[in-house]
Amino acid sequence: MASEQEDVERARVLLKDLRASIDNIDAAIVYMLAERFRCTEAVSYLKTQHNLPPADKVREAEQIERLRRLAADARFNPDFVEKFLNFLIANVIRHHEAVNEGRNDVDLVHR
Ligand SMILES: C=C(O[C@@H]1C=C(C(=O)O)C=C[C@H]1O)C(=O)O
Repeated sequence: MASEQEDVERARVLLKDLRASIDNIDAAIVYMLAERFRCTEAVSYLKTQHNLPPADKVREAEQIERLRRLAADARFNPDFVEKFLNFLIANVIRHHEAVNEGRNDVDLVHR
């Protein structure tokens, strides 16, 4: 039978391993968010140049529906995904509006 001390040692090894994966995943999230905002911030300038409205509710609804489906597929909570997407979209719209008003104070990406 494993001693209490051996159990704790095994848990420490497992924790270290899990944290190494968490570190890799967090790095991927940062790079992916940077790329998403690089695209959406370019969309801001495109929309301003062509007088298009900042928000596109049809596109947003399609995105939410699609990502909720993907979440369910991944056995992940669709409500969490919807909230997270809405957080991203709110920041994108804020940026679209700022560009419309000629401001660059809410830029998240350095050019
Ligand atoms: C980026 C866009 O602008 C807004 C932001 C969206 C998003 O972050 O996914 C989706 C629709 C728009 O309300 C777009 O129209 O594609």
